[in-house]
Amino acid sequence: MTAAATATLRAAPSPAAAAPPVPRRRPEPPAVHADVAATALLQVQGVSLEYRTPEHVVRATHQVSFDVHQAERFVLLGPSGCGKSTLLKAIAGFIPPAEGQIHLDGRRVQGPGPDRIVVFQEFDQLPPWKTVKQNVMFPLLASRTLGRRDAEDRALHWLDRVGLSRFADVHPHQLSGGMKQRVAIARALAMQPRVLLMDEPFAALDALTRRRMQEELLALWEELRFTLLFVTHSIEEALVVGSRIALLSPHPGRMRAEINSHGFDLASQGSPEFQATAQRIHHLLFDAPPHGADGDHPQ
Ligand SMILES: Nc1ncnc2c1ncn2[C@@H]1O[C@H](COP(=O)(O)OP(=O)(O)OP(=O)(O)O)[C@@H](O)[C@H]1O
Repeated sequence: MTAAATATLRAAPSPAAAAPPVPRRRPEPPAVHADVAATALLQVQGVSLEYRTPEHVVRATHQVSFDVHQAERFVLLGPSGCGKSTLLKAIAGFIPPAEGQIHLDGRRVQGPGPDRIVVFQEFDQLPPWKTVKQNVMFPLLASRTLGRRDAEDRALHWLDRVGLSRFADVHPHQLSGGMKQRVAIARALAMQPRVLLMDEPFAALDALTRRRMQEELLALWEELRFTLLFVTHSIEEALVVGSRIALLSPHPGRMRAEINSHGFDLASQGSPEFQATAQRIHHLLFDAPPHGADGDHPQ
């Protein structure tokens, strides 16, 4: 049976039933105790998110639910405007749900915290007046996670991990776009968050750099097994980066399906299985009948 034939498409998330019988191309996360595995690290339950303007209420997502388990690479995939970034911001604690709840480690998310760090798409997310090292140290100091000496040690450690030791004392404008993103990733991982949130982090990079960054992210994950929540509107990127993908319908975003994708990596991109699964996702995203709900309504 091909990987495409076994890639699981289903409407209701159920991690226990998530593993399709495809040959593993990447080793899976180490086995965890059943009690730990049973409780999701991150639980998003019936979450509707809205923006209120003086004239309108814009519903960005409608009753979205999913679970993310420890060491998963979970991808939110959907067309532009389906509410992916808004969901990520709600998980980060920047936007309170209009309906539903978000729990991390069993505790309700009620605001931002150092257990959730976001890497954005923008290259200007690094304050330009700080050196690379100071940028990585900044959240460690601001959150009082570490004192200055330990923060510096940790920053240098993480810059080494992303291959930027030599650039510790330069300023962001002296780096390429891909290097800036590596600094942002080092800064995020240095905080040792429970979940790393990435909002289209490679979308502004050229194709080659984007591919290299995907490779580097996966290599870091192989080594560290952090939990990743990754937003993209690229089907190919979702299949390469994710071990599980949540498909969101167009505006307002609703859960359309969940897909297991841990059988794929960068090397499988040209394969018939990869192409067939990408095609299937495309049909699910764009050919399904509209649900009839208008996302915006007058105040
Ligand atoms: N600050 C805001 N005020 C009002 N509406 C907003 C605001 N931010 C986003 N929206 C609306 O909420 C919906 C979801 O936006 P969001 O940015 O989360 O989508 P997305 O899936 O991340 O899109 P993209 O892939 O283009 O980034 C869209 O209809 C958008 O217009």
